[in-house]
Amino acid sequence: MTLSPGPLVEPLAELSKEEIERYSRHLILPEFGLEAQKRLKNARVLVIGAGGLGSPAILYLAAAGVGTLGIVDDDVVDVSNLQRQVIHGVGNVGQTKASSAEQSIVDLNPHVAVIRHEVRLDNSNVIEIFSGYDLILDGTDNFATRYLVSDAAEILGKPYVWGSILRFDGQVSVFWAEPSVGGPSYRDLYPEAPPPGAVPSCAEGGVLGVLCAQIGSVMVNEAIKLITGIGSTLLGRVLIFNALDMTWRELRVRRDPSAAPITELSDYEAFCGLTPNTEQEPEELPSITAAQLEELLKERAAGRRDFDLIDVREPGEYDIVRIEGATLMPQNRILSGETELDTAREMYVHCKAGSRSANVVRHLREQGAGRVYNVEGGILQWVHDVEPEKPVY
Ligand SMILES: Nc1ncnc2c1ncn2[C@@H]1O[C@H](COP(=O)(O)OP(=O)(O)OP(=O)(O)O)[C@@H](O)[C@H]1O
Repeated sequence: MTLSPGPLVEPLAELSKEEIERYSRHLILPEFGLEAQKRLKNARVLVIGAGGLGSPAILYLAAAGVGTLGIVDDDVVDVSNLQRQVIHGVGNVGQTKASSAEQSIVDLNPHVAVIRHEVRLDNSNVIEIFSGYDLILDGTDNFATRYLVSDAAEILGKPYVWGSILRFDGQVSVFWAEPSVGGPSYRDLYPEAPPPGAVPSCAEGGVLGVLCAQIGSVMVNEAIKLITGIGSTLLGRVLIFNALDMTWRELRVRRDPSAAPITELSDYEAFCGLTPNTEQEPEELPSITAAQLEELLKERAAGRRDFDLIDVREPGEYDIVRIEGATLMPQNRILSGETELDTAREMYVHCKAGSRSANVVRHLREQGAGRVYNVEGGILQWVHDVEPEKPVY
């Protein structure tokens, strides 16, 4: 593997007087100088995801003077994003993330040309979008997109920087599966996608906001080195960060010599186990709506009904918002058998959005419970339909 494959971008651009003053702290770095800054100005960098990782990454790429920044994101800014997606502000809630990010870039550095791709990156557009850029940064939050990015970058022979965060942990690396470079791809690190639901999203598992800055800034550090050719990159190495212990570990990752080169895109939803099996009958899970639950709770309060309402979320979630009269019993304790329930009772089970409670209902029915029901849409639906004055998360 060529660990220092040389600068990605030629120093063709010229800097104006204003740009020389703006970037002067870069220019006086002996390893950097005017030439590296001109390479940055001539660079076209694509960031996928203007979310947790994309936010600091885009800000630092723009501040550093990357000439053209593409942003792919099909989402809009939500108030729960502001805890970590620092490129967006209160006034941007409801706006597309790509246009909100563009506003911040223009404010920070008007020398950057911004290209918005307000689409879901998928098989139909990935090759065309990637073709317009020298380097890609993947700051997305799902496995199907990560394998798509990896394969498209390999097909086009392009390098990319990948980062991922969850709770207090982060990972970051550089992939470049171009034969003349010989670097690994994401598939060399993770040949198989985890089973659906095995790795929670940040929305399910939480994330320390500042972790985005720690991993996102390393991603930009790598991008700058790849573009300019200075230093040595994370190609062939993965950094694994833990924010609680404040440790950075390093893993080696090599190209699997027996791996067939990727020459075409495939079905990433299916690869990640996300496509429903159309051969199977759709599962009929006994369920009730939030409005039905409201009626049942009234009946129970009037003494006309006797049942248990079980909240299978985690204690931290229960502290944020709860349905009066629900008993907290986290999913994992029920599934592991640590919490035993009386399967003869009538039970209604809810979680945040309905998927953990569905697991518990299935489990209890397998254990012989005949009167156990899922509350569709979980507490999010309950707040929406029944108690809109309560907070959601
Ligand atoms: N295939 C894709 N095409 C376009 N954008 C994508 C794709 N996959 C993920 N993203 C974007 O990547 C970003 C990832 O950011 P992040 O992990 O912080 O998630 P989030 O969805 O904003 O937050 P939360 O899950 O907490 O609501 C999101 O803005 C999401 O829209």
